[in-house]
Amino acid sequence: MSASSLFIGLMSGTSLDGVDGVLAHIDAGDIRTLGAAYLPFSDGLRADLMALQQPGENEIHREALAANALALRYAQCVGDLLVSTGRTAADIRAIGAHGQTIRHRPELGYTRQTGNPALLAELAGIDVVADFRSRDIAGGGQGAPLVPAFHQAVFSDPGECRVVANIGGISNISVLDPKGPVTGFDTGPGNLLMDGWIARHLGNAYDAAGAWAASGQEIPALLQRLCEEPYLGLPPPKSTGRDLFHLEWLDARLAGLSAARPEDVQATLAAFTALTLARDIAHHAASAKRVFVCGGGACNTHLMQRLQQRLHECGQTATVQSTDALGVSPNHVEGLAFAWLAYRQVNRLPGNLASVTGAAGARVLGALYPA
Ligand SMILES: Nc1ncnc2c1ncn2[C@@H]1O[C@H](COP(=O)(O)OP(=O)(O)OP(=O)(O)O)[C@@H](O)[C@H]1O
Ligand SMILES: CC(=O)N[C@H]1[C@@H]2OC[C@@H](O2)[C@@H](O)[C@@H]1O[C@H](C)C(=O)O
Repeated sequence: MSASSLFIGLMSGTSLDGVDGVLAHIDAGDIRTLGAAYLPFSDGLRADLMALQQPGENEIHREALAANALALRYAQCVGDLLVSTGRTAADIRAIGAHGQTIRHRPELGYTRQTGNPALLAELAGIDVVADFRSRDIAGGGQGAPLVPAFHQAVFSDPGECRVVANIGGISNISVLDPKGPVTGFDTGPGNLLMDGWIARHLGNAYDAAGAWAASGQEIPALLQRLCEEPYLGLPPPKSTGRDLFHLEWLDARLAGLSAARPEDVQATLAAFTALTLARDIAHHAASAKRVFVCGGGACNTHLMQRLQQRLHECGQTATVQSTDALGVSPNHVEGLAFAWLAYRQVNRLPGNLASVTGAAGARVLGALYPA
């Protein structure tokens, strides 16, 4: 196996839980996971990154310090991957490091993923590719979602229309229809409102298997208010994040419903994630027979059941499975995608799909920080 075919992908997404790392063998015809690692953020780093999601005092300085701390965490994840796979830094062609999104404003022409890739290159002794989204935005695109191109490369089938649904902090879908160009967009919240709500009421980081949501009853009036969010009715291309969806957004819609039991609100948030996904799948992928879920939401049994139920209510007969059914663990998909995007960058191949992001054309994504 050639050393130049080994790539590491590092993803820390909108859930702000930690970093997912994947070490993979990638060349033109072969994309294979060789190892994976997950490192949670310390409470301090998580709090610092969370605070940077909103404008605040002295944020340039705070961002620089958080970027350094994140680079250290990324480097630890790389170290864990090398040890667990028996590789050394010299074996790895490049790292694709997503960084942490702290602002995403494509309508204003910018997005920011913090993380100090220069420090990561220094610490890891491996070429680092970072800042994957800016070039797509410079080309008039949304800069997100980027994973549909990767989903096409690994999950598409010439004989079947498939949907890949990533349920992370935010949810996004890829429609892989052999009869047309790949499409995809962010559908709205994934887990981030449920995470925030259970943290506020029970102090848990997330609702394990959706058990708390399953103990509650959906509140139709609240669900309707949540569904009135204008973003949901916008046509693609579109992308979103914590800039729009956060607990204050939820609080504004809870006004006048203060008697609602917390578990009923959680049930409604799960219903909201499932319903928005189901509506978009039914509308944009009517002929899909299977929906493959990745991201942490695949571990939420209650949410997966609600998604299946809502799809049927929307007249969609597709069955819901995790990407395990296609041979890739749902927890590895995004890390593997950023390893693949690094492979594309060092080979000067485009990483975006204009049909998804709305960019003027195909672009080589990311900036290279040599080891
Ligand atoms: N066992 C579980 N039960 C329920 N939910 C889970 C479980 N494990 C993980 N999750 C959910 O998945 C989330 C993490 O998912 P993931 O790592 O895919 O998000 P992310 O990559 O940060 O987000 P994004 O894709 O939006 O960038 C957790 O915050 C939690 O809500
Ligand atoms: C700006 C940003 O970080 N967007 C993320 C986020 O998390 C999920 C969804 O919103 C998606 O658009 C994107 O991440 C994945 C990896 C993507 O670009 O495809």
